Amino acid sequence: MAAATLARRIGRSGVAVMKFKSPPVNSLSLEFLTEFSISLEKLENNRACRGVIITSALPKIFSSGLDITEMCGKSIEHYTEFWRAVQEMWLRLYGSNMVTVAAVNGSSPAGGCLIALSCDYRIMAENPKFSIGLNEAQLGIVAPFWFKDTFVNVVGHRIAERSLQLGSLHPAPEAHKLGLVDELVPEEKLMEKAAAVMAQWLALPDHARQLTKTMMRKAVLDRLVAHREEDIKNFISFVSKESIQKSLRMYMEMLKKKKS
Ligand SMILES: CC/C=C\C/C=C\C/C=C\CC/C=C/CC(=O)SCCNC(=O)CCNC(=O)[C@H](O)C(C)(C)COP(=O)(O)OP(=O)(O)OC[C@H]1O[C@@H](n2cnc3c(N)ncnc32)[C@H](O)[C@@H]1OP(=O)(O)O
Repeated sequence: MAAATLARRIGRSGVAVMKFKSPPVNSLSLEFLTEFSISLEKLENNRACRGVIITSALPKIFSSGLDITEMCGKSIEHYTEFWRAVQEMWLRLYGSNMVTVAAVNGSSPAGGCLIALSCDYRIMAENPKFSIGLNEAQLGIVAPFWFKDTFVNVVGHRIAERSLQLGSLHPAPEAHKLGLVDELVPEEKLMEKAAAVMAQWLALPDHARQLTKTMMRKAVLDRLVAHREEDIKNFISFVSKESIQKSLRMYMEMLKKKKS
């Protein structure tokens, strides 16, 4: 697969490092999401692999979230395939038996934030220029219930409610204060710290940790599994509205104008 290059390496410690490398901003296209899910599935089925550290190979960006062009002016069939791939990625990552650590080495809006939130632990580079959050409301769209559930499970209801309604992107220090990320470290220490956290989590017997993780996450995962087709229909009807298409186009134009 050409666009979403994901490097994987499983060390002797049983830890894989997955680096997002889809320039310019690691946006989550259908191709990227498909490759990400396949990579996760392969690691999950590899008995030598007990944990995965997810980070970015690009400077300053962890992931810019869902590829907005996948949601603009496409067919119903395309929206269906795209949204199923988003769901699949989240079901695999949030439901993973492996220890998952996000080493957030750049900005991480919306779908990028979802990836970090779906991990067991988040370490972020302590650069106040990097921000993270579910900013969907700023684009005139609504974070789906399972994005919201994942967020609530990390930061609690009140912080999630305010942050979601405002579509806030929190600079790293604020994200840490809110509990959206667990730790801040200097960027050059990020991978070292991620490896140390991973070793700490892997020191426990896998079966006890895995059953506990399942107990904590099952209700939220089951909710999407039970309503998967309905969620796809909701996405299609939402994203097909002319008003939503207009908001997305204006947002893309704003991103382009920002450069000039
Ligand atoms: C009641 C409700 C009922 C039902 C609801 C059901 C369903 C819900 C429906 C919809 C939910 C959909 C959920 C969506 C979640 C998402 O993830 S949406 C994506 C949100 N992402 C963003 O807002 C990030 C936007 N990008 C940026 O802020 C910056 O680009 C970033 C800080 C990441 C990097 O900045 P910088 O380094 O300066 O780079 P540029 O801004 O210059 O960008 C470089 C080029 O990349 C293009 N680009 C950036 N982000 C995206 C993206 N997410 N998708 C596609 N393309 C992107 C940008 O336009 C530049 O392109 P150019 O070089 O100009 O061609």
